[in-house]
Amino acid sequence: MSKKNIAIFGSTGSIGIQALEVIEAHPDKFSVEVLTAGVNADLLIEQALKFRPNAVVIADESKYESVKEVLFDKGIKVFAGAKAMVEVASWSSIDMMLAAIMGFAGLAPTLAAIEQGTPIALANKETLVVAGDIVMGAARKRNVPVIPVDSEHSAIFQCMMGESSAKVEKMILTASGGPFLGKKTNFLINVKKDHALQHPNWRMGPKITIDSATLMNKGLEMIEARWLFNIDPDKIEVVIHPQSIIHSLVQFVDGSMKAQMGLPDMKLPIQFALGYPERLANDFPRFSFRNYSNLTFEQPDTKTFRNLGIAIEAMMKGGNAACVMNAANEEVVHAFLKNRIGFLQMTDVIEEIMGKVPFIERPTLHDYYESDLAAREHANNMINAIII
Ligand SMILES: NC(=O)C1=CN([C@@H]2O[C@H](COP(=O)(O)OP(=O)(O)OC[C@H]3O[C@@H](n4cnc5c(N)ncnc54)[C@H](OP(=O)(O)O)[C@@H]3O)[C@@H](O)[C@H]2O)C=CC1
Ligand SMILES: CC(=O)[C@@H](O)[C@H](O)COP(=O)(O)O
Ligand SMILES: [Mn+2]
Repeated sequence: MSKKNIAIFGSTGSIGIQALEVIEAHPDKFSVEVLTAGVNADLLIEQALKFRPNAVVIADESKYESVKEVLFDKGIKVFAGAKAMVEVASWSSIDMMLAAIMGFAGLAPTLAAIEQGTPIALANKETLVVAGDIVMGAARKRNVPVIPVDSEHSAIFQCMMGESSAKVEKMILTASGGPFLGKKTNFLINVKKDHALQHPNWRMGPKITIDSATLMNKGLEMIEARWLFNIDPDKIEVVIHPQSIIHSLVQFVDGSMKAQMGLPDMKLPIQFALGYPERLANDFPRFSFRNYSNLTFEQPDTKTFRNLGIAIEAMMKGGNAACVMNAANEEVVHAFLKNRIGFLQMTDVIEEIMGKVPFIERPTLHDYYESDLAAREHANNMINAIII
């Protein structure tokens, strides 16, 4: 494999930081072309001084001068703002983009990179939840590889190597169940953010950690799988597997099943995606059956964790439904993290918003942007009216 010049969009987040660890461990395989952050100028500067990218971009324009002051002398180009993020994403000097921005904000740069023909290592699942038809359509049209980083999708991608999608009976996504597995509504009503942020198996950014606790994450992942693997929604299932050792499975038409497993460590799927098609060696801790005598499985409780049901409905409905759901979810999670609404109120707001934004069966990219905006506005009106 010749050396790949990587752009990490969202380098200051949980995925971005771990990706830089992977890159640091393979200096012969990877170099860094671009790093980007939302607001965290200090960490962006620290990363840039260490990895010496060609350019950095910070979304928050008020941080531009402070970043430029340090990096300009070092020959590192500095840009700021959402528009610059998209422009830099289109650079032909990038061999692969790691899409690791959180949320809807990741859509535009990822789409720009695809339009340019740049292979994508995709962590930012919201991109496919919002506009999976357009994003994967663009990737297919230009023959651009989209290699999943999300652990379940990386597992399915690996199970599908050497297989034909025509021979798939179902894809089964595993879910840990989050910190509240087995809990009922009377418990969840009093749940606070600090508890919800304690994921049993994975250390991740705050938004996805809350999504895991509400099971919205698994709903988003079903929709992500639907587009990524171009599979009929009826063929996607979820099973609760609290140990997060089996990362997902594929069942084929002969009843045979393939599973991909390993310790829960995101550096594995990150390295797999960045290195693809080469499988690189590493010295990460190995799984041992001696430490796991029980791998267990159960059905998700969609009566208590209603977000999963809402997401399945949105996936089945199609059109702009998942885009609306995603926008409402991003707003309620943000509000929950600010202690402005309760745990179960997140679901109440999402459910209400699903009926508030007009349904569009075949949305354009512009329609997705408008639907996102409208859903956020409705969600914030509802959130502002809630007193906890
Ligand atoms: N963390 C994990 O283990 C996993 C994450 N994912 C997915 O990967 C994505 C990233 O997750 P994670 O790393 O946990 O998230 P984090 O919140 O830890 O990091 C998000 C990154 O995006 C940047 N960012 C946030 N908002 C904007 C914006 N408006 N414009 C530009 N940049 C922005 C942040 O910058 P700043 O730091 O400056 O705020 C940060 O670099 C999500 O879509 C998530 O669902 C999928 C599987 C596992
Ligand atoms: C690491 C990863 O891929 C996360 O999306 C993880 O799957 C979250 O855990 P849950 O299974 O609890 O949603
Ligand atoms: Mn996942």
